[in-house]
Amino acid sequence: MAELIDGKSVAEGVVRRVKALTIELMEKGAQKPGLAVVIVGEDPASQVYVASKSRTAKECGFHSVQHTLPAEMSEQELLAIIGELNADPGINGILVQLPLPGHIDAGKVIQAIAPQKDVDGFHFINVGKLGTGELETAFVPCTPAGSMLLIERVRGKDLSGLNAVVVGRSNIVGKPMANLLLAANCTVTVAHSRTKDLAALARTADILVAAVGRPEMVRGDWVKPGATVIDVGINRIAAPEKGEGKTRLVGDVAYAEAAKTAGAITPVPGGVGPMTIAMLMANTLASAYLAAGLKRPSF
Ligand SMILES: Nc1nc2c(c(=O)[nH]1)N[C@@H](CN(C=O)c1ccc(C(=O)N[C@@H](CCC(=O)O)C(=O)O)cc1)CN2
Repeated sequence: MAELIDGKSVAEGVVRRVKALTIELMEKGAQKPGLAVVIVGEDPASQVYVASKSRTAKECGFHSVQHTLPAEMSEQELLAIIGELNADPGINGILVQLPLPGHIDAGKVIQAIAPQKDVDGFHFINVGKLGTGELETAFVPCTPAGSMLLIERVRGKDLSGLNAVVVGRSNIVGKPMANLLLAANCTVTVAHSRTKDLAALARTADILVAAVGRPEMVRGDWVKPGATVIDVGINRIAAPEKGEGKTRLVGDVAYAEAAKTAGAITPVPGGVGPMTIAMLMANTLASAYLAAGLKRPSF
């Protein structure tokens, strides 16, 4: 049976370290890290994530600001708020929760964030820095950064000689994940909906990352014996066994099947999800260190 990779406990460790390093930063005479979280509209899941981000920021000792904005607001109004946050010296990190309402161009909003405050790592400058290995100053998107920390816990920092397969090619997870694995010397293949014989390809992976958003798509017989399986999916499905109208969360991996063959595997919930918020804190802290002219701490 596979080792369970406890993302909740690793995330708590990251938050503890951010807290300690925030105190160290202030002892050096720098201002406390500031994080602005922006939510537009009333998507229930987004409200939960944003509340958790603002709460964790306070727990870390940050200056924490939340902008809760109406779904009907215009793109121009949102861009004006981003402009104000860009100019605010008390803010080191700006996060605009996704998805945004359909009438707002998310790409335009993301590119309006100052790259040195883009703690989500979605701005072209940060994407380019990750792609070219400028990791000292890049902000790496939080979900792949957190996934990478979990992989390091099992496999160490140097992944030379290992094959990685990333299933999914999104800008937010699949592509940055592939770049991080490449930077750690893995041999990386990015698979997607047009890939031929995905199951056979997945079976070549020493590290298998599933980020497709399809409940339990990766089956047990897709997993190479001993592989490290990172499940990025968070899918809410009907759970009639729990009662009428009840739901439960599952990942992109059929956990019970995969855990029989894998060497180590992340659960859902409690795997990659908590790491996303912890790494946002780590990125905001890094931004504050860089703004103070200091070397960013490593995690
Ligand atoms: N601007 C951004 N928007 C979104 C991002 C992001 O990184 N930046 N990621 C996701 C949502 N997300 C954070 O924003 C997120 C998703 C899931 C979790 C998490 O801890 N999940 C728990 C389960 C929670 C539940 O019970 O529903 C888990 O997996 O254990 C944290 C953050 C989309 N938007």
